[in-house]
Amino acid sequence: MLKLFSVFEFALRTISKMACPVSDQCKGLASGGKTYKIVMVRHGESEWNKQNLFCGWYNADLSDRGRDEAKRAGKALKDANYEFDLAFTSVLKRANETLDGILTELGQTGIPIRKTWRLNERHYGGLTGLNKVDTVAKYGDEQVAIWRRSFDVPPPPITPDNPYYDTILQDPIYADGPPKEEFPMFESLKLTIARTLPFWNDVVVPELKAGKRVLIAAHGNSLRGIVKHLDQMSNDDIMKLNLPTGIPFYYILDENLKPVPNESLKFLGDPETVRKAMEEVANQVKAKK
Ligand SMILES: O=C(O)[C@@H](COP(=O)(O)O)OP(=O)(O)O
Repeated sequence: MLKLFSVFEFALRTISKMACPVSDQCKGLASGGKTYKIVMVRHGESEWNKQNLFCGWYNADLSDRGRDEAKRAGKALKDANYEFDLAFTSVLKRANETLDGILTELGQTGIPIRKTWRLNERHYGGLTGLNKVDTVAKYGDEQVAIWRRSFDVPPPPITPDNPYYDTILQDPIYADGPPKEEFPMFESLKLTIARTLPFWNDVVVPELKAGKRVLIAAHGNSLRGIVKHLDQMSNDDIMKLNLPTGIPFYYILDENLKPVPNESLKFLGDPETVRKAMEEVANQVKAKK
């Protein structure tokens, strides 16, 4: 039976690590070795987040609140004097528009941007387009918690009778990949990590090592995959992590690309706001009273 976890306890543990929000003022890097900083952000609220629908590879727009969150993320980065040399994002417009909003606010829209399906949200398979609360009513909390947060149990596959099957499969945003024969019909977090990590290792890491200041705007689950990898989180621990929309976080990595102690998953936001935003994501499956 799935062990119920305390989202609040986990959020508090994460927030308690948020001691140093301003890049250049971080202490504790006195190890002498080379360090690399990277900033990541989950896109702002999408229209489908707002309607509480499983979205995955469907190309939903940002909501007004999502656009506002992007602006606020840009402002937080600007206030902390962040500058970037390049940015990576998925091929989905909710992440692309968030990145644009951030860079506009920063006055850095001219930097190179690379889009890749490898940073996409995990493919939510047959759940795509279903309301999260209705899905709990139909299948129960435990099953939906497994589908949303387990490491290796995928959702059921998307089938041609799903109203979004053709829309997704024929979307021109996938013209450059994945190849048709590898096009996913569902993804667990494990499968998501399997296609995200090669991009991290082969493309992002060399840029970091070349001294580039990198920003990634992506999704709840593609970023959970990167966080799991960087923090070497167990399959159980990653289940407890709900990334909030539109709140940037950073890592400082040592020369072996391991997080410097106390410099992982640091949010640029006040702890209470971050805690509430994480709680909101966790509670998407609960009916509003
Ligand atoms: O696909 C989706 O519904 C959400 C994540 O949903 P949960 O895994 O949090 O249910 O992805 P995002 O909004 O980050 O693109």
